[in-house]
Amino acid sequence: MSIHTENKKKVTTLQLTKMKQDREKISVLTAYDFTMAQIIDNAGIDVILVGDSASNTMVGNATTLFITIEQMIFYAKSVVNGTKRALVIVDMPFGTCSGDPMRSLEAAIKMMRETGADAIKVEGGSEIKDDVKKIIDAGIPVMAHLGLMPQSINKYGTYAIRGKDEKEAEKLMQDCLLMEELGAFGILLEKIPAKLATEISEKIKIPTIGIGAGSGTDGQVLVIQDVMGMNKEFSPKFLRRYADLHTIMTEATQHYISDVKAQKFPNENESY
Ligand SMILES: Nc1nc(=O)c2c([nH]1)NC[C@@H]1CN(c3ccc(C(=O)N[C@@H](CCC(=O)O)C(=O)O)cc3)CN21
Ligand SMILES: CC(C)C(=O)C(=O)O
Ligand SMILES: [Mg+2]
Repeated sequence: MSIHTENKKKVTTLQLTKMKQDREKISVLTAYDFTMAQIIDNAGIDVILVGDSASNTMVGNATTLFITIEQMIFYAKSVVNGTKRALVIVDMPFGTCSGDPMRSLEAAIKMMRETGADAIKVEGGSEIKDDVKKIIDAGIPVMAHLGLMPQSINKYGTYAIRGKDEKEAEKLMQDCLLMEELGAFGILLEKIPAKLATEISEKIKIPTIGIGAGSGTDGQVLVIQDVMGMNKEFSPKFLRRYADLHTIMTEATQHYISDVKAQKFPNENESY
């Protein structure tokens, strides 16, 4: 039985590990605002990720690099306000966890204190091991984000699949083992071969959450606007659209416009 049918208590990081042990897959979606968080929390999502993809989906930037910690705090607080059951994880934005452990810890504390989120997520492996250790030692749960790391787009130049050659695959495996050793509660694996993601998931005890990493991870994550079919531009192979809100919202908008123009809205019942 899934957790949400048993009770409405908050999902914890420990429960995610239990779900892995029980082979219950973990469902994750992003959200950036109160209303959307309320909808997916009520629907029973296990984890809500306040992704720095807000830079793309909420602001219209080309990459995630533009979003600041203050802006992430604004989105995260909105999501926390709309969430009763799901575990809320917030992305630490570009430059806030990058090899200066004291600064990283301060940023992580600020994020937790000013949002009420349950955990943070950081992109990187061995390069940021001291930062991750410092943050975890302060009592802040950390999810590691490995594989395709969008904050490093300027280093790689493409959003192509990662971990394809043996050297990259080996470094990825070592980074996962290191993050587990440091005490991370989970690992997000983005756009890597399904076989490698499965191997990693079988080798570590903490849960893996995949995006474009096949079905062998312990959970799946997608961006809410992508899942709901709100944006037409983003169509990677790994994406499945579960609704066509773009069409629904376009038609509703056009219907509203025509009613206003034709003076069909408001009617008498809608007036005082
Ligand atoms: N709307 C949205 N959805 C996401 O999943 C997402 C964001 N934004 N922004 C932040 C990161 C960036 N992510 C990405 C970006 C590109 C691809 C990708 O596969 N792009 C191309 C291929 C590019 C290449 O091979 O060089 C594609 O096939 O669409 C995947 C994940 C995932 N994240
Ligand atoms: C794509 C997911 C994994 C993410 O990190 C984000 O939404 O920012
Ligand atoms: Mg992110």
